[in-house]
Amino acid sequence: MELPELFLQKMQGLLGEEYQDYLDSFGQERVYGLRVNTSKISCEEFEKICPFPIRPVPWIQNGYYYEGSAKPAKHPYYFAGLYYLQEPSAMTPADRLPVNPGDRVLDLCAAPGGKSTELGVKLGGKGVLVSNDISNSRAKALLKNLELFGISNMYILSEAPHRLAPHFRDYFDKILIDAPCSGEGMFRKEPAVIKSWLEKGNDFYAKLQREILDSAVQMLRPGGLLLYSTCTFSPMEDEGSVDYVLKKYPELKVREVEPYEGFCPGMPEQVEGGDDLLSRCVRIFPHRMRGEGHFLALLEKEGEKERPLTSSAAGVGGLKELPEEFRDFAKLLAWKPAPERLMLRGEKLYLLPAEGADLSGLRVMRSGLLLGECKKKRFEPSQALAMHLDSDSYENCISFSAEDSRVIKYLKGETIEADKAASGWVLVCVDSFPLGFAKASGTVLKNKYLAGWRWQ
Ligand SMILES: C[S@@+](CC[C@H](N)C(=O)[O-])C[C@H]1O[C@@H](n2cnc3c(N)ncnc32)[C@H](O)[C@@H]1O
Repeated sequence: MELPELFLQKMQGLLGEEYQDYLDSFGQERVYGLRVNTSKISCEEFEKICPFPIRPVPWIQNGYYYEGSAKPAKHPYYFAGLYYLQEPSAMTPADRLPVNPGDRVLDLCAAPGGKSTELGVKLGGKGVLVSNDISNSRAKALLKNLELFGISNMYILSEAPHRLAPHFRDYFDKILIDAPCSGEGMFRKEPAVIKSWLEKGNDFYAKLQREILDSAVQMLRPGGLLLYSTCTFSPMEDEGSVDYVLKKYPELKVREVEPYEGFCPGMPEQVEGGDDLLSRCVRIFPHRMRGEGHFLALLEKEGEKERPLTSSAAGVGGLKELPEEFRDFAKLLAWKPAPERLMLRGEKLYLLPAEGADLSGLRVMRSGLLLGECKKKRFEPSQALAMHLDSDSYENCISFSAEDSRVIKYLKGETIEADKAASGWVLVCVDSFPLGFAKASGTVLKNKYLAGWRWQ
């Protein structure tokens, strides 16, 4: 791999004696990681059932390495949303942003959802996740991944950050900015990134990052935490962008990140007039840890810690009773959706987060959980609902073992045969983890798995 000369010069200046170790890391094989969806399965259980060898990522509780020869995206457990494939260093930002159930969380540059899926899990169904990406096509992948993980208390948006700010002033408890960047930390994993580095350069991204940070600061409540991350080594985009907000907003302070022995401190000396506390930032280098290059900074907005009660407006769905078409189906659910949290848009029925939000004029990809469609006198449950349920929360489940050939047939969209006769909407599971719905008639299970999600 040929690395640009200018980049190498900068790395030499940054790393000094360690420069050669960094260059040597290009001769080592890249590492592969997955992160367990702990809202569906504990790490302990996952370690028991995982069909290929895994080893823990030492600084991430639910992170694991797997061998490059394993095919984790070609296993039914992947389709059941039990894990997300993610490079280990990239697991760090969502892990080190302390999110608690009930928080209002914004993921501003979220697609395809590597961090949002974890933030959603940390919320445990309480509070709200607003997950945004400026790119509409990438936001579609974000929607799929959040649905696959079974997250329901969310709004998915596709907007420029400055358009969100007036809707959410001082609103969020936690914000994650996994910023667009020049990607220097990914040169080993994805050499194609070098081309865009050559075309755009660090200045282009530094300007964009500062604009995004400006909008985010307006949306962070006093007392709230903002985690800024990149996958580049460029001091201009890393400590430089953080220093920019520290100087512009004196109410922001850099906080310590939960440590790990392989983390390197931030480098204030790389930024002209850089605040000493920039050393609290974290740098991840591939010659120091088994992962690619990353940077993170945790910022706190000081001030009155009281939390505003509502967003700029609480626009909830507000039905008075369950729609007639949905009533029989709802009897099969162990939980009862509150009518005031239901929203009917055309035939589509949504369960909105308890926390309302005024999203008027914004490009909204999803509000809450799509429960299904109210057709003429009948209800058709959605794929998202299947992924949100577990086998204890729905009465009519049929589970196959992962080795049963009917599982892959089901995932391919084929009609399958059950061992026992059933009727109505059946939740098809693999080892008790839901995959999707089927319509049963006797032992025949007519396939209702979402066409766009099928096993290829
Ligand atoms: C590093 S990627 C995010 C990866 C994501 N957080 C994950 O873990 O899967 C940066 C994202 O920022 C988005 N982006 C680029 N410019 C943006 C802007 N001005 N505002 C918000 N998002 C932007 C890109 O579309 C891209 O998806």
